[in-house]
Amino acid sequence: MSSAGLVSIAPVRGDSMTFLPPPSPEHSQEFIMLFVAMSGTMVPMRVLESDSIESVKIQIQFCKGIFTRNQKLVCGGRELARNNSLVRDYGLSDGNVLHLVLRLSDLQVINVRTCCGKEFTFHVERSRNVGYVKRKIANKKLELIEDQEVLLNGKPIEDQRLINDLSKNNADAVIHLFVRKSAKIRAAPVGKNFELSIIAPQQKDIRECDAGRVSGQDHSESEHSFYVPRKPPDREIFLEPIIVNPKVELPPEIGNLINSTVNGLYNGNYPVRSSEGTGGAYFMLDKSGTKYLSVFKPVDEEPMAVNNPRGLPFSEDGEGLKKGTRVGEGAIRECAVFLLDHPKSGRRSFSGDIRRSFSGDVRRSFSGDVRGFAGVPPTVYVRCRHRGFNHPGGVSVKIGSLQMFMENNGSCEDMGPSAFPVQEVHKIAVLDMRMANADRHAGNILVSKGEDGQTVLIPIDHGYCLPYSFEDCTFDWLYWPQARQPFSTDTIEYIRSLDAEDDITLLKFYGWEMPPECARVLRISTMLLKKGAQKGLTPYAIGNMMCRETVKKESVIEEIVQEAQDSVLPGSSEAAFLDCVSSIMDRRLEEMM
Ligand SMILES: Nc1ncnc2c1ncn2[C@@H]1O[C@H](COP(=O)(O)OP(=O)(O)OP(=O)(O)O)[C@@H](O)[C@H]1O
Repeated sequence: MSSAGLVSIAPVRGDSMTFLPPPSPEHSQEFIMLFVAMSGTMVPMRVLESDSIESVKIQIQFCKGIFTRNQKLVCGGRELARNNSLVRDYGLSDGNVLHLVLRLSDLQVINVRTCCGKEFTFHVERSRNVGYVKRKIANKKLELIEDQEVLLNGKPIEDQRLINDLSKNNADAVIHLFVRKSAKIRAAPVGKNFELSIIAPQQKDIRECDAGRVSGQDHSESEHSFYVPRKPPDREIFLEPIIVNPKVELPPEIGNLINSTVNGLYNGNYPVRSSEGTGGAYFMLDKSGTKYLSVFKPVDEEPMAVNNPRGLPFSEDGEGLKKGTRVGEGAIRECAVFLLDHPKSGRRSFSGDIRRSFSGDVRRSFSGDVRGFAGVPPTVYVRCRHRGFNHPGGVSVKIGSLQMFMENNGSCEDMGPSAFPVQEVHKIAVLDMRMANADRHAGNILVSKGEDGQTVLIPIDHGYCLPYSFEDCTFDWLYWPQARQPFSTDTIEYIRSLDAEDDITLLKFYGWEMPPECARVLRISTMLLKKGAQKGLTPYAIGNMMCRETVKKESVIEEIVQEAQDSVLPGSSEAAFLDCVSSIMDRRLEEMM
């Protein structure tokens, strides 16, 4: 039974909360006391073992005002990711500490539409103020004069007001920006975003606007000297790709990404640490300091790694936040998933050349598109030194993944799934099933607009892909209606072209010899995807076989693996084991049909 009314958070000394009802006699046996660790405080909380994780989060929302979707709870090194599972399913007991990690984006997306029909989106850190937004608009050559007036609910807002304050307490508010003489801007919150419409009353203004009457001066210096004091350039900065195999050539897009990120660092722009997420993630700026170029995630700042900046405890046994993952292996997986996201036009570096290249001197580089079928942002393994990262023990070189920053209008978490095109959902589904992704929540899919105005989904955060076991596979898209639609012919064709053996060889060529357990997971997930698609199953039907319904109940794919393990003789080859998996899988699929 889940009962929000029976869960409570009690105040710590000095805390304003005063809610800790005595346990009713009929439940007194079942009550346990947990402690919620957040922002340096420890808040006691009484829960029933039969409470769901969702109801625990609801109580935290009730007492602390933090929405459930912005909460991530970690206990004993494991994320309590399944909201419908019970406190007892996760084995929580009296005195356990729940680490509460907030999932709040630092970036506010602002959509601007001008009278000239120009449209653009920009990201503003929530800690910025209204004056900064005005300057950003002026910088975009919107020809808006500096003396704009901003009204919120009819009252003027000063330039010093923070974006965070405006978006936090005024979810239904409409902000009007009046630009003297020429244009009027309306800003309406749309989900987590603001949409600004700029309305110019006279044709004259439109002409002036198009002609570029007030051309965009570079305000970046003044913005920064005013809002974020520039720190002196650090001479000991560097960033370079880690290339294990000298035969690998980086594609120009990745080379450019590294170069421009280096320029941004050399120009004195400090990495901006994201306050969202469980690990350390840094937004890297361009030379002007006004545009995000890439996201750097160092391995030593991953959840439960030694320098994790979120206060998550160090993992004693090396297991990551998700079952079947290891601390410090996230960055290599981020890169591997990008490499294995083969373009539709042909497999990435897949040809007989790869094998020849091991013995001969054929140099492999990316052939064709850098963007794959699922659109994983270009990602590369790098080493980077900068004092702006978390260095409790002194500044040192960090290894991690560097991923292209993708412009977006928020994530799938901010909107209902009905607007997502079927094909966009299917491309993510194919990627996640292949990679046995243990962390596909809606917040890890960014939403953007393509050139044709169509919604495009961008998968990010692949540090928990290619795990050692299937135990924690989770796919949020499973519950979206698009997952119950059949794959298109194109997608079936793409799935048919997949080959786990070639994928393993490709990763090896790029320098990552997968642990045998992870290679086995990739082989089995690819096998299931191919067999399922061939039989005409939907992403839902296949994905459902890979996910546990509750923490305790094994998924179909786990049962298949277990049955195969019980069937083969000890010492059998991997090929014999996979043959056995294949026939059990065929039987299970037949039963399903
Ligand atoms: N390629 C990208 N383009 C734009 N924004 C990104 C990109 N990668 C990550 N972000 C943003 O950076 C923040 C942190 O990233 P991310 O979620 O990958 O970190 P994490 O610590 O692994 O998080 P989680 O706890 O969800 O696993 C998020 O706000 C995310 O939206």
